[in-house]
Amino acid sequence: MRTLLIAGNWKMNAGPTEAKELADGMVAARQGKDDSSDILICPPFISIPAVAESFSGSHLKVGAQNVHTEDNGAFTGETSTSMLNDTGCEYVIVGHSERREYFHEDDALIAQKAKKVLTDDLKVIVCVGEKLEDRKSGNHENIVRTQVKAVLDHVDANNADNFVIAYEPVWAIGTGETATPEQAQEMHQFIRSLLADAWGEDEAEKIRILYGGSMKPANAEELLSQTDVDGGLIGGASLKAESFSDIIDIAESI
Ligand SMILES: O=C(CO)COP(=O)(O)O
Repeated sequence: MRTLLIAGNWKMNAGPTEAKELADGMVAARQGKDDSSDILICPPFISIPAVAESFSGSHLKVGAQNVHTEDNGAFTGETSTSMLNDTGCEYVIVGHSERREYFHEDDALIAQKAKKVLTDDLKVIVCVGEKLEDRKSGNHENIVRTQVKAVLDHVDANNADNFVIAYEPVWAIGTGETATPEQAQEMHQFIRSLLADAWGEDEAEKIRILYGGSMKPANAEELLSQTDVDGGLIGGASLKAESFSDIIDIAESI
């Protein structure tokens, strides 16, 4: 049985002051609840310490939205895994579609980042997902296969415990449009089959595959109750303590 992971990706929202308030609200909302799911928030880099402070002593965890592949040096504007470890981060998202699209990150770089995260004892959430035209032309599985395999070629099976995949169809991100539960289950099952091909059935069964793309309290139950949907990577709805907490309640009830 896989432990569900309910993760918030705040993207470029909430500087330290706002982040602290929002994180305090989440801690208050989960106080006294015996959550069995893992709960994670990934704020902008600059707000990670504020959120970590707010979460200390609670069961909520903090992560990052991106990372560089080097330890330190002349890489203006970048942040390394050792810096993230220093702030108490436990997870790092890599390969989000916004980074692929706006920052021209390709599969090779994303694989390098994933490898670096795992080497430095952090957990990685690798994002994959097709664009609308790929879905419409029926090419969605080919796109996702290429994205997943690019990373698996560089990561060993013994990292399975620290490895998470997030399936985020690009056409469902921030659009209010969600994959149907059937579309999500079909793709998650396909991704698990790719993991099984690379690492064997036993390891593949352990790996959490999150769904992301307009997940909110109103649709979380039907998505999270799919066999191969092991949590959510939530954008907009993670920017309100109440709606994020409502999604956690739904996860806990499944
Ligand atoms: O991109 C996402 C999470 O990484 C999803 O964002 P939304 O939940 O706002 O659609």
